[in-house]
Amino acid sequence: MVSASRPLFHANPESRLDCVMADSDPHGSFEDIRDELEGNPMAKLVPYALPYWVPLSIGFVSTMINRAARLFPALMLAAAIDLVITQSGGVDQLLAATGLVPTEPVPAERTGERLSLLYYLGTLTVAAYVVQSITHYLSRYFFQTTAQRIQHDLRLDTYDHMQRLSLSFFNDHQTGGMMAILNSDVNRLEDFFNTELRQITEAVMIFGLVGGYMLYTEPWLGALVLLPVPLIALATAKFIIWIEPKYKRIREHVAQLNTRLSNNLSGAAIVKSFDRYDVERGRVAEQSRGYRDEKIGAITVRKAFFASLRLLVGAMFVSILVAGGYSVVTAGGLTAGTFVVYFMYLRELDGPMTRIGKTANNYQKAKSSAERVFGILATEAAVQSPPDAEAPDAVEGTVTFEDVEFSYGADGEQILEGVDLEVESGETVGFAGTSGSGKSTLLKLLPRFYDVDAGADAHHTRADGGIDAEYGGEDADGRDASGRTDRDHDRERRTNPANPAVRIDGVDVRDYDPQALRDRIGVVEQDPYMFSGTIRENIAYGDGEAFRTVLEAEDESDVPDDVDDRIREAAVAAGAHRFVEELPNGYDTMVGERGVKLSGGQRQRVSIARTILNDPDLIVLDEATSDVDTETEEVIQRNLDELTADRTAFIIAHRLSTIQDADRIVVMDDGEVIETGSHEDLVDDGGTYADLWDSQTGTEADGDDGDASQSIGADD
Ligand SMILES: Nc1ncnc2c1ncn2[C@@H]1O[C@H](COP(=O)(O)OP(=O)(O)OP(=O)(O)O)[C@@H](O)[C@H]1O
Repeated sequence: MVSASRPLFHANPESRLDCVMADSDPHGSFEDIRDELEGNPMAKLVPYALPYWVPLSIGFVSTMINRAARLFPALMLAAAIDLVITQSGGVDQLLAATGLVPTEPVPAERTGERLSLLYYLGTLTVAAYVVQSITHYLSRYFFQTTAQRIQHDLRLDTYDHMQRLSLSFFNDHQTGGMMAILNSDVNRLEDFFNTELRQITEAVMIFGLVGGYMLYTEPWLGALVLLPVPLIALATAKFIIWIEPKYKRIREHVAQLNTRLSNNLSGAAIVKSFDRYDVERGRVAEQSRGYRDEKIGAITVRKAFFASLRLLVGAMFVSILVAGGYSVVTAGGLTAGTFVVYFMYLRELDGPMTRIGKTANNYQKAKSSAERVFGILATEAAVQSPPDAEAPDAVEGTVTFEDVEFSYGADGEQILEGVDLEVESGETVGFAGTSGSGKSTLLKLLPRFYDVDAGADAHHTRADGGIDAEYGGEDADGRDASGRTDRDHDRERRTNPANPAVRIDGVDVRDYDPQALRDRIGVVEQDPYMFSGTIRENIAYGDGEAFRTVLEAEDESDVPDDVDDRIREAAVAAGAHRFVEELPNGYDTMVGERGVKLSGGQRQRVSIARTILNDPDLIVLDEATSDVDTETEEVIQRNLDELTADRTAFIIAHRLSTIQDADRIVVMDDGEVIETGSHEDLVDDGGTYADLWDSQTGTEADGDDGDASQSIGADD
């Protein structure tokens, strides 16, 4: 398995920055990801909700009952006013229709009967409150717990999909932005299920029941009260149109701010050593200011919207007061009790009406979160596994680079310019050359971190339009204009020497399943990534089973002896055991975030141990021992000789003594191989390698094997 880390290879920061600035998403706004989506992203939540249809249905039904029970006590009050207290005449028409209460008031002198009716109404009211309380619990419980479950599923799916995307995706997007998607965006969707769905159900119920009640009891008054509802809908629609671009911008500012903060906090040591507090404060202030200004703009619009809703509610109150009062006074259809119910129900309408704005607002926010979350889920990995992928348990290790051309991104600068190289199984090949000449890039193509640029008839490059882009379309049988199928093209591509390809055991790496391939290739890089955890865990990471065993162990004594022995053997072979044993907690030492508590050389040795544990068939060491002292390198070298003896190995090194004994040394310059041969031959040839050797050893390039081990960094 490839040692898990990011960035997986170091790169020349300047040209990388140029590339990133030119054709990617420097601020992490994820515009490109939104483009991946078709249709309303909120609809894509449905499949996540479907498995929970039972609890969600209970949530919906109990919310509806809850709202009905909430409106009931007002009717009891109306009955009490009309039948018991004022005996003003007929009871509320709706109540009369239900048959729950008598239709005529109890005469004033029958005090006992009046009180019995009052107690009866009181009992019904208590029952309504009991129902209200139970359904309140059920509604909240089922909506909230289901929202948590959906959130968990969604986060896990998004994370899993994200971690399987190609390296180019991680290069082009900021970690802060990706974290925001997995955290705040997923949480916002949870909140939508938790709060908004319930609120919408409540609003529909309240409007339906109250509207129905009003139209039933006094149609003209009901119509008057309900008249503003379309106005509210119109205002809400306007509001959504207004607020949408603002929320997009706010989100972009949050992503920029997150990225800036996470960059600065991760780079705290650099900020301190260069005393760049003021500059960094300025940059944070600039991002924060942008966020503040956009947010203030959005608040202004939002508050104006809510204020206009208040006006409408006020207008409704006044119309009930005047028109309803008129109806009571002129003995129209309204009783005193119903008049009171109108007011009480108006208060019930008040909440959902002002909520409509908030719901629209939150819907908008949830929609833009859904765009990003489902945009990620719709993003395809640039490196794909073909349908009939090869997934061998082991590879022999013959490697061929055929006319390999490569650029990062569709419009990127050409990094590799036709590299041809044949490597035999078991051969150790050293790579030397100027910094930025493409050594790491070339070897990144082996485990398919990236795929070679496609040739004229190839169809694997996705950057330029997907699998079938070059075929110009197919018929229903999957045949193109010349009658050939995908498989025909594949076969042709595999066997056509004119196409650029990297082959392992004669098979184009694009025909392997990337994961199976990576499992057979061990990569150790100059600045290996350490996970926050113990040294034992970091070494065990190299072997899936050992890693799981170590993670499951409660403490050190729980790790089975055979697993622990293998970890220690790997550490001995990597020259790490001695320093680990000297640490106060030995293999249980916590390495800190990204391994900050270890030196660069110690991290490299732990990383080598991790790869040794994996026992790969092919090994790539990319400046893997550049940070260790010469003595330690000799120890590692002796063990590496063993490690590389029966497997194909690629070793990139600026310190030429590291690759001096390689079977063959390849010298690269500007994306091309300019020299190959053994150390002795290259020194004798007096070319670029000889010059480098000379500058490192301080000897003339006369074939005299000097000592390059002391001089590091033959860059450029
Ligand atoms: N992810 C990337 N995106 C864009 N450009 C990149 C990326 N990684 C590397 N490059 C560019 O590709 C070129 C080759 O880089 P590479 O790391 O392969 O060189 P190298 O020979 O290994 O250099 P060094 O010896 O310094 O490690 C450089 O110009 C570099 O800036």
